[in-house]
Amino acid sequence: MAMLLRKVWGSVLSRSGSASSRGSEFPASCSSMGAFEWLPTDVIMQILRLVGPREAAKARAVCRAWKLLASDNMLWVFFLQNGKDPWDLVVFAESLLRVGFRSMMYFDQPSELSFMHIYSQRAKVPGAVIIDGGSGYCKYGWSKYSSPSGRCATFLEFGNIESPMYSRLRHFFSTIFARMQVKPSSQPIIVSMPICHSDDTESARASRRQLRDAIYTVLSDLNAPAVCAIDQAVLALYAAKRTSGIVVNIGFHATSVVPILRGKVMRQVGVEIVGQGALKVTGFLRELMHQRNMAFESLYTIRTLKEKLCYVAANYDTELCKDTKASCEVAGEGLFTLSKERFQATEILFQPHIGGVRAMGLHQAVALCIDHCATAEIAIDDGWYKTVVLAGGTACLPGLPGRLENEVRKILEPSISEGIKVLPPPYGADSAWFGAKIVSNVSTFQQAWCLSKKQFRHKRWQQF
Ligand SMILES: Nc1ncnc2c1ncn2[C@@H]1O[C@H](COP(=O)(O)OP(=O)(O)OP(=O)(O)O)[C@@H](O)[C@H]1O
Repeated sequence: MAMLLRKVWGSVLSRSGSASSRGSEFPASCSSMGAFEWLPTDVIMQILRLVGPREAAKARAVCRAWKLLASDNMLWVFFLQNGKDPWDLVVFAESLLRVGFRSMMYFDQPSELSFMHIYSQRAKVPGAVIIDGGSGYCKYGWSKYSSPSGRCATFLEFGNIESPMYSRLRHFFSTIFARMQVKPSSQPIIVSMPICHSDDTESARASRRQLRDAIYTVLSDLNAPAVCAIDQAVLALYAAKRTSGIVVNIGFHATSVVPILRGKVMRQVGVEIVGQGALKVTGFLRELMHQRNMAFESLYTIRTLKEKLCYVAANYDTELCKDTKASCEVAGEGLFTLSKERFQATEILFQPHIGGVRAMGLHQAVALCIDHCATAEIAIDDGWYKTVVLAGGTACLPGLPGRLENEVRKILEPSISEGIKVLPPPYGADSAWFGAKIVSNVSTFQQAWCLSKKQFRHKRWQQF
């Protein structure tokens, strides 16, 4: 640092009239600073930037003037912008998620934030283990890493983890911890809650409570110090840097259309469930390939072809008249060429009957949900439901956001459909995992979002 200061001082001396360029706002209280007293404010700021957050924090002890400068919001914004997390995510998280999900509903404008305080709090947030246990595929990893470190096929390995069965959940969580080579007792755990039992009835509420309790009980028994369980759809919305909107999660077995206002699932408005998801699309592609006598060994081949070649047609009838041939090599199986199957397989999302499924089309479910939100009039801002965020691996299909937006507009009255925007999944199949990552790095994560082991035991004890 001494060398750096000498260098800066040298350049200051060579600046003509540098003393006069000192900001007029510089407080005149550094009487014992010697030559440093003559440093212009912008140069001191530059020094503080160069020495980094740790030294800048120490510099606050020098004198009142340096304390003022080293606490400057712009300086700490600079440090935050140069941190690991993208700045837009930091701003979103610290302005809207700091208060935690219990207070978000009543929280209006963030008060003046001290970025120095936020910086120091974020630096102290411990790493958490994130487990997004999808019904088809589980994604898990460290909150401080840039992506999930592992995935596994939940349905093959663990069966239905949405049932609150203690032994199954314990086996599931223990296996994930073993694969990550972590002790559950070493850090907070953040888990996604599936959108099952979506009604607003007493029995659905009881089932949701039962599943949440089972998750907390298992993790508490495994000695997790703090647990945070958040709805999968809410996490996907956070990944899109929003706290209100409609999340369309094309899941493994089913698709859910979930209205969310300020981080809370609006079950009283209506969550729509469509009984088909990724599995049906894969199954229908397999059927179409059988019809064309295309031979393949495993389901993995179909899944790969679906992910690499399939898309959603902007207009199904027009697409049928086009040449849509495309090929893809599947390791160990050879080269496959698909034509109309590329968009026919995915068309069941909009026209389920072509695949023999009796269900609502995706656009109908979304339009119904939007209509319910519009008539419910539960928020002053009537645009809260006009952002539709797609989630789930299947939502990565090219062409899906545009087609869905067009189809929804065709159904709704212009006054309601005006301004509707369908956004692609912000992080593909990992959207919920990334939403959890944003939450688990918020400066107030443990206090505002987690239930500690002690709090959980106390709560359970009170229930008896
Ligand atoms: N780029 C892609 N294009 C099309 N499909 C994809 C793509 N990426 C992943 N998928 C499909 O997404 C499915 C898995 O989705 P996802 O991981 O969201 O399921 P899940 O989280 O288990 O579902 P649920 O919400 O029911 O828990 C798989 O069938 C996979 O083939």
